[in-house]
Amino acid sequence: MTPAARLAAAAEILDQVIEGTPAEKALTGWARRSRFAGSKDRAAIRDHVFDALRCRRSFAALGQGAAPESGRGLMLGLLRAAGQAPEAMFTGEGHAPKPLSEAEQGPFALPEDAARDLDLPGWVWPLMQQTLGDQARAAAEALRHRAPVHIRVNTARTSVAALQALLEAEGLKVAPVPLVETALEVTGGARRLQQLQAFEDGLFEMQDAASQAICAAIPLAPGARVLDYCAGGGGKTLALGARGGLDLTAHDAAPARMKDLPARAARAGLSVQLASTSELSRLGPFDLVLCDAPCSGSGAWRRAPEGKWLLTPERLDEVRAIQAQILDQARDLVAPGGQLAYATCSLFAAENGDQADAFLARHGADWSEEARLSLTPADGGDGFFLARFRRRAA
Ligand SMILES: C[S@@+](CC[C@H](N)C(=O)[O-])C[C@H]1O[C@@H](n2cnc3c(N)ncnc32)[C@H](O)[C@@H]1O
Repeated sequence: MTPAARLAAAAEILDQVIEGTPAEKALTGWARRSRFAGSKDRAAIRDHVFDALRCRRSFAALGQGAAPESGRGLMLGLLRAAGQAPEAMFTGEGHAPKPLSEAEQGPFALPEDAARDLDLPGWVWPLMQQTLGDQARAAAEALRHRAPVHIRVNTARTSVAALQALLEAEGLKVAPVPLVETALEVTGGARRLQQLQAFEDGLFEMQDAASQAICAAIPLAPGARVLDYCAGGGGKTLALGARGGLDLTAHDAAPARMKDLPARAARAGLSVQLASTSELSRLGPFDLVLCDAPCSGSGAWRRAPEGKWLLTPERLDEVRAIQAQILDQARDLVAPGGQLAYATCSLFAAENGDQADAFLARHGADWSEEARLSLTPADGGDGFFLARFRRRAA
């Protein structure tokens, strides 16, 4: 496919996303209908679609001014944002998008609008400013760009230096990540990562550096009984387990979300017990209960940019209520003297510090807070929050 044909395909897919189809579904549907497209075409089209979702407001403004949002307008905006004249691609020749109409030629006179320029919904920008203060702009700007590819070195099986050398020998470009010592950033050849024998051999897992840093900030004694209460795919269960010598249990309110965990644990050489909600009180108490709670996902919006536009104030209130409920349920499973770790990948105080303060206000007689950690995308990984509480010994 020509670069112009790829733009036309991305515009078609974005039209479906604007109408409400999830981006992954729209991309898969397009690939099924378009067998002529090779893997490089599909990757380039996917990049266009996700770039447009990260920069949806500014691209729309640059591409079409006040006209109703369209995939075509977003692709015009993408080119203009990169300093390219769209006329060179929008030629109508072959499978290229048709030439620009008079109305599309602009220039568009646009009033200053920080939320639009930072590609955030209008109601979210003040929330981010309130939480992050003078770091808000850098965090919002980071969310407009692609996330780095991070892997977690399975230090139970290899060292960071040995894995780096092995990946470089395979032709990948790899560098350490200052945020956490178990992470490597892959800047070249990342698409091959999961086909490597080293992946099959459990020498590394795909995991954002901030997610690893959150796990690294939880101290655990050898032999500790650990419950990952909101385990999902088990990224944090495995990161904790890599320290070795822990007794690991994973739970999720939606058990199907843990379906890949047994295979991932086997690859990493770990044993993880999967537990249903009704089994937990019998299996407990635990020395650590980690609640990596459902949240707005705002710290990970560069990875999952659709979330930026789907979040509403009502949905935020709903997840806050779920977070408080999870903390109140999980605390009963912690042994006297044990820890409760509350984590989100949110950038909002309402889900982070406010939630931790409210927990202490409800239960401070039995719990003390030992640590808080806040990371934003400007720190190099996703935005993450951790509050670590300790239950008073009986
Ligand atoms: C942020 S994700 C977890 C990601 C996972 N820890 C990881 O590192 O890959 C949150 C998880 O919480 C689960 N969840 C939602 N409500 C829950 C509840 N009331 N109790 C336990 N888990 C819940 C969701 O199904 C989801 O898998």
